[in-house]
Amino acid sequence: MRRYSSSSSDAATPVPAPKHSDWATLKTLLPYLWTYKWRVSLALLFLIAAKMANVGVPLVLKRLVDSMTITATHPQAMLILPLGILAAYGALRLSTTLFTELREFVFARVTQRAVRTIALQVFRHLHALSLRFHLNRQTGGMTRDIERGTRGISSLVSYTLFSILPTLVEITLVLSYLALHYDIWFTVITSAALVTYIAFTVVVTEWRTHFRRTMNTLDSKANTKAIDSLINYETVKYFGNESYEAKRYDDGLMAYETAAVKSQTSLSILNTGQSLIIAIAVTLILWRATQGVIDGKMTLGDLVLVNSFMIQLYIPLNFLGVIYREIKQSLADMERLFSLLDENREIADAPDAMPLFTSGAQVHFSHVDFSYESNRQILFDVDFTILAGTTTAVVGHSGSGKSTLSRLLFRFYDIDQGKITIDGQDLRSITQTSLRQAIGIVPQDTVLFNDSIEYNIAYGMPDASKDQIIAVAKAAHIHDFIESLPDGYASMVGERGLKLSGGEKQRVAIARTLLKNPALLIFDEATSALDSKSEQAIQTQLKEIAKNRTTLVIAHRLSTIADAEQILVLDHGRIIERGTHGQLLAADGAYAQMWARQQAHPEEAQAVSPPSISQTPFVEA
Ligand SMILES: Nc1ncnc2c1ncn2[C@@H]1O[C@H](COP(=O)(O)OP(=O)(O)OP(=O)(O)O)[C@@H](O)[C@H]1O
Repeated sequence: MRRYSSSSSDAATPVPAPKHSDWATLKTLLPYLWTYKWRVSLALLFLIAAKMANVGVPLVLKRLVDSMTITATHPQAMLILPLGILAAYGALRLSTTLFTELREFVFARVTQRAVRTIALQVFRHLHALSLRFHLNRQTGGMTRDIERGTRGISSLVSYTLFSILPTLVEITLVLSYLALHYDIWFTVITSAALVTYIAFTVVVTEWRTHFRRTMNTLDSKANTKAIDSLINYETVKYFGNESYEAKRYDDGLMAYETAAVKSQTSLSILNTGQSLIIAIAVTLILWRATQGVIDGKMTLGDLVLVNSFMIQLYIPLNFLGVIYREIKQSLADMERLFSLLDENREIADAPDAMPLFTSGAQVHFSHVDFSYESNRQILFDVDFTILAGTTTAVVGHSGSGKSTLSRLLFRFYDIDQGKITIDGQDLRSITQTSLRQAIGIVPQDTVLFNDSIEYNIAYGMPDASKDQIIAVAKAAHIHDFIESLPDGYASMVGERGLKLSGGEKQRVAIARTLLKNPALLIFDEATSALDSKSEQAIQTQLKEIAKNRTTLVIAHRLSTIADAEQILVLDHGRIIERGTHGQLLAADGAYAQMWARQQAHPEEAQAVSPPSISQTPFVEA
């Protein structure tokens, strides 16, 4: 008896609740950052320390100016250099940078770990999603979403933590200092200017975003047109449409030009407005400070201090527009990433799912009804048993539902009615991992990973030894071909295995299934891509593999399944005939007609299924 282990990886990925607002997106992110509480707290301490040092610089400058003023009014003290103040000035300047760098150093791991955890969680979740989701998805767009979303996390963290938060800390420190030490007007002017500045920046940036978005869209459009036109180079020439193409391209460029000018103008409005607010605030502050000096309430040092505060405060605010836009963009990108995690799994393990125990893998379909879409039923009351260690072949016209049977056995979809069991265990009550470990398939269309042939064969058993890989490659009649390649087993197969012929790919698929050594085998027209000589050889091999193993064979060429223990004839999702080859011929029904037709026109049929040969280098798990 074999026991197939189940994986706990599925259960390890909690799916967050659906979210819509920016705040909800942020709330989803925070727990990932908070995993490293100590690092986050330390980074915040460094952040505050850096800002205190920064705010300390104008304070020391004030001391320096005041000491100079006193020296000037007392000429006899002129030779004394305020060394302590100078040293403090230098130390504070250095501390600002030092604490900022320490903050980045401490926080880098927090951001990177959050990015890694989320990326891995999304990846696992994608693998946990149903085949239906993957058939509907647009891979290009989805990978862009993941890429942008993870990048959004880094940007958001760095902009908020390294830009917005420090500025807020600085604003608080400066306002507190002004309120405690000076006339209330300084606090009022600074606060009013800050509020106006931030409100103005946010409003104008919102307005500008529209132009930038238009610009980006038009840029992509113009680009698409240009590329499409160049790809269709020959067609353009056939029709002599170069000028027409240039005009179409220029239309796109012209719209882009207009949007780009608007975007630039709006940027100038933003910059000018910001400068105006700063200029007014600084002038008002200076006016109050000068008045204070004249009234004898403030020293020259105080005047330098408030002026430095203002200038220092507004430097980071200069980038507020860009930062605001980036943060909005990052939140939008992250929302798309997190929404992938919201995707319903559709096929989930039952909470009390057990690993599959197989003792021969007897398969039973019990009155199964199934539809991919609710408005179109594919299988109707399908009921059959594949006795352990026997071969059942399914034949029928294209689209009758043959491959659907194998998808249901893998539990890529749940059935609408009835039950599917393996050795008496309902597929819905066992873990998907253990179920899929028990089944091996040689599919109709083999797709390979863009890696070496060795990697692709070893995929059936990732810790297989080289000898085991060579043994199954020989059994699948592909060893000699691999050896004839300049790079042998290390040869790369190309994207989706496109550097190999259809037959070679299928043989790699057979080899890796041999390595997997499953209890239940499915051949879905497994030799359809082979020429008749290779097919003969492989059929013989497949038959040997299938011997004493529960096997489901989907076939077009009936001659390849004539000796199956059971043949099912499927028609529009219903089993219309069943029996052995001999019984079905004797019944003189649909099967007998198909057989007669294929005997008369063998070229019409495609291949599949097992015949027989001696030794199988099957790898024991
Ligand atoms: N993911 C899907 N969503 C909706 N309909 C589907 C999906 N997959 C298959 N079908 C439909 O289900 C029917 C049965 O498909 P299936 O692949 O089982 O046929 P088949 O008998 O294996 O055909 P062939 O011999 O051509 O491979 C077909 O009409 C097909 O269009």
